[in-house]
Amino acid sequence: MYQVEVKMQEGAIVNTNNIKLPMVEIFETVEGEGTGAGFPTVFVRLFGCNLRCTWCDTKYSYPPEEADRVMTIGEIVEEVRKYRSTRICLTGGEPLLYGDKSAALIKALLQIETLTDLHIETNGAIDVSPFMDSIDSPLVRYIVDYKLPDSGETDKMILSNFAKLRKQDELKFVIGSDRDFNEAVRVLEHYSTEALPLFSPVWETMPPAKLVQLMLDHGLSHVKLNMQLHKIIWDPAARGV
Ligand SMILES: Nc1nc2[nH]cc(C(=O)O)c2c(=O)[nH]1
Ligand code: SF4
Ligand SMILES: [Mg+2]
Repeated sequence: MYQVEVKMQEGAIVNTNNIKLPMVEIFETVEGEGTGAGFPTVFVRLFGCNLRCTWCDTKYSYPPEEADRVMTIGEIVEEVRKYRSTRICLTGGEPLLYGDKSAALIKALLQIETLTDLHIETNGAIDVSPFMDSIDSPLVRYIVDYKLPDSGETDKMILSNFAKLRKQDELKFVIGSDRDFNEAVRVLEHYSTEALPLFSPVWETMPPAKLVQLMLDHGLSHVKLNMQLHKIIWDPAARGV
C-alpha cells in the first residue's frame, strides 16, 4: 500500500494510512471558479458540512445523504496521483471540518512532486488560522466564502479570517439578491483583507448581467466577477464536472 507520512503541528510523524476521511468524489475537470478558472484540476470533495446554505449546490455532500466511501489519506493521494493535472481543488462540503485530519490530508497532497497549486474551498465558518500557521507551503491557497443573508448562515461567519488572508487567497461572496450585494459591499468596506474579492451570482436568482451592472454602478474596480464555468459548460445540476 502507498505510504505517506506527514509531520503534525506538535512535531509528531503520522502515517496517514491510519487516518480516514469520508469522501464524496475525486475527479478531474477544469476549475470553474476563481483565479484558477479554466485550468485542468483534480477535485477532492470531502463529505460533511457545518453549514446548510439555502442555495447550496452540493447537497449530496452532507446528511441525509451518505458518504460514497471512507478513504485513508494514502488512498486519496494514490487516486489523485493517477491524474495528470498539476492543480488540486480541495472542496466539499467543508474540507476543513476534520481539523488535524484535514491538515494531514493537505500535507500529504503537498508531497505530490508535480503539484503546482493546491486551493482549498472553505465556507467561512472555520477558522483558517491553525491551518495557515501549521502548513507552510507557497502552493497552498485559501478560497474563503463570506455567506451573505440569503444563505441563512451569516451569523456563523468568522470575520478574523479576513485579516489572515494573503494576496494569493480569494474571498468569495455568493450573491443572490440586491440585499446580498449591498451587504457584500458593506462588509468589504468594513473589514480589510489582502485577498482578491470575488462576486459570484446565485445561479437561480441573480442574472449575471444584473450583477455586472451593480458592480459597475458601484465602481467596484477591485472586485472580480466569478462565473461558475462548470455550470455554463455542463448541465448546472451535473455532478463530477
Ligand atoms: N469545475 C468545477 N469547478 C469548481 N470550483 C469549485 C467547485 C466546488 O464544488 O467547490 C467546483 C466544481 O464542482 N466543479
Ligand atoms: S458551506 Fe458549501 S457545502 Fe456547506 S451548505 Fe453552504 S454551500 Fe453547501
Ligand atoms: Mg463549494
